[in-house]
Amino acid sequence: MSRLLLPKLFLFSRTQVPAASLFHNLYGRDRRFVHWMSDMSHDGVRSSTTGVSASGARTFCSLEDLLAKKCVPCNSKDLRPMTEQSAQDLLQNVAGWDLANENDTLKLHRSWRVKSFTKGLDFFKRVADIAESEGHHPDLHLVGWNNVKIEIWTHAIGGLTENDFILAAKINELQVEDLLRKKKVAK
Ligand SMILES: C[C@H](O)[C@H](O)[C@H]1CNC2=NC(N)=NC(=O)C2=N1
Repeated sequence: MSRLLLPKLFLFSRTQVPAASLFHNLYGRDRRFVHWMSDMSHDGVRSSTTGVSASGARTFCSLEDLLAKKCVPCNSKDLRPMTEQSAQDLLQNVAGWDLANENDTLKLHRSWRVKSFTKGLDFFKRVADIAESEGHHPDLHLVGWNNVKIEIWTHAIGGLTENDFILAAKINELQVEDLLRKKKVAK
């Protein structure tokens, strides 16, 4: 290699290292963040992996999509609560959950009847493990010793985001039959 070329190669490699590491940060390690920012529609629904629309008008997101997704941190200033229409659309994917409107704040609600008070606490522990791994947390209520009630909404923005549906879908996947009170069969 010629003596003239060597210093140029050295310079080239020194300038390329920071550029390569920046690229890695944006598109490698932090790819989820970049993807989320570009993916978030105006009403808090990330476009589905199979579907259309990042426009906020309508998003098709199946149960499989919700289960495959992970909750994202809800500290972006751009994050807005989803519309009631989007919430109604996504609600179809989370069996057993209802939409509630409390003082213009949309929330998801679901209740279960458990066998005992301590089984209620076991129920919460199973939910808590999912919540911790998702970094998104429901409001847990154990009412009248055996009624487990769960509310999910995004506190940071005062309404619903896709995170809430991801969490509801994952709670629905929990095995909790052993904790639930069996319905009496009418004779
Ligand atoms: C930064 C992080 O996203 C927030 O602290 C999370 C934690 N878990 C949360 N859970 C819920 N349900 N709403 C929130 O706004 C929320 N904020």
